[in-house]
Amino acid sequence: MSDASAGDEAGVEPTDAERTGSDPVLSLSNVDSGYGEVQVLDDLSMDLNAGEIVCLVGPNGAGKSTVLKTAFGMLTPWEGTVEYHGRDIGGMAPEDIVREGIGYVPQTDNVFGSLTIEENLRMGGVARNDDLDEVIGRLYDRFPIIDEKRGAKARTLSGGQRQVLAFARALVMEPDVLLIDEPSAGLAPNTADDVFEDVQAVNDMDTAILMVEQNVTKGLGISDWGYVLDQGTVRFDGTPDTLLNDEEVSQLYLGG
Ligand SMILES: Nc1ncnc2c1ncn2[C@@H]1O[C@H](COP(=O)(O)OP(=O)(O)OP(=O)(O)O)[C@@H](O)[C@H]1O
Repeated sequence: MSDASAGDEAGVEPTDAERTGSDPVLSLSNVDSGYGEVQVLDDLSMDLNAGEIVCLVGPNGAGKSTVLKTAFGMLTPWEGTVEYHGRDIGGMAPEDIVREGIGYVPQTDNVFGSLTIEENLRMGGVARNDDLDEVIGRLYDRFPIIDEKRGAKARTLSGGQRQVLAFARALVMEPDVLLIDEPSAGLAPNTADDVFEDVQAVNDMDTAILMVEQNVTKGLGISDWGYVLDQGTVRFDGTPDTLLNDEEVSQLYLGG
């Protein structure tokens, strides 16, 4: 585990030999970002490597969701870079970022309740001009729960089913990176377990995942690497086991 707070200005380089892969698909380097005049991210650096699930954890207000919004172009970095496959995409419009290959599943309002499942998926593919039926067919095969209900209004789905639809909607563009904000928020424990399995199923479709999660044990439990954020910057990063077993990290940031 690297203690980023004690590290050098370069932030969190993937120096730990335990990290799987070394091919970053998404890198934030020394990023400052925020809302209006309010700075939230402060010299934040992190990587998502090909094939990984990476989990961002930390206290309320640490800036976790702000990382995803900055990576997805909803906020323009004030300083630093956001690179996708080595190309600077900082501040690019979200609709262009989607075309580049990054999807985003926000925490709330992530499906259109008044549209059917099928319509939600077709909306997710408006920027595609080929193979839409084939791609949606593959998603129905992968997630039978939405296949069974394709003509139903999305508002009739349970919380867990909605989350699956939100993932599938983002996957219509076949992203190689998916940003997911608190997939288990508001779900009963059993349902949350199912949703974490679905996150792994998405990852199995060759999609690297950068996920924010309040449920630290479960979020880190399915992840390859974790970053602990506080006050807009990375305090620690490491393997999930290392973070969960570190007394200081656990006491200070992970609720003991
Ligand atoms: N749209 C906004 N306008 C102004 N400030 C905002 C906005 N959204 C978030 N903030 C502020 O930015 C800071 C970081 O918020 P963010 O949602 O990124 O934190 P978080 O780590 O995801 O926290 P939580 O776990 O509570 O969602 C907080 O102080 C929050 O009040």
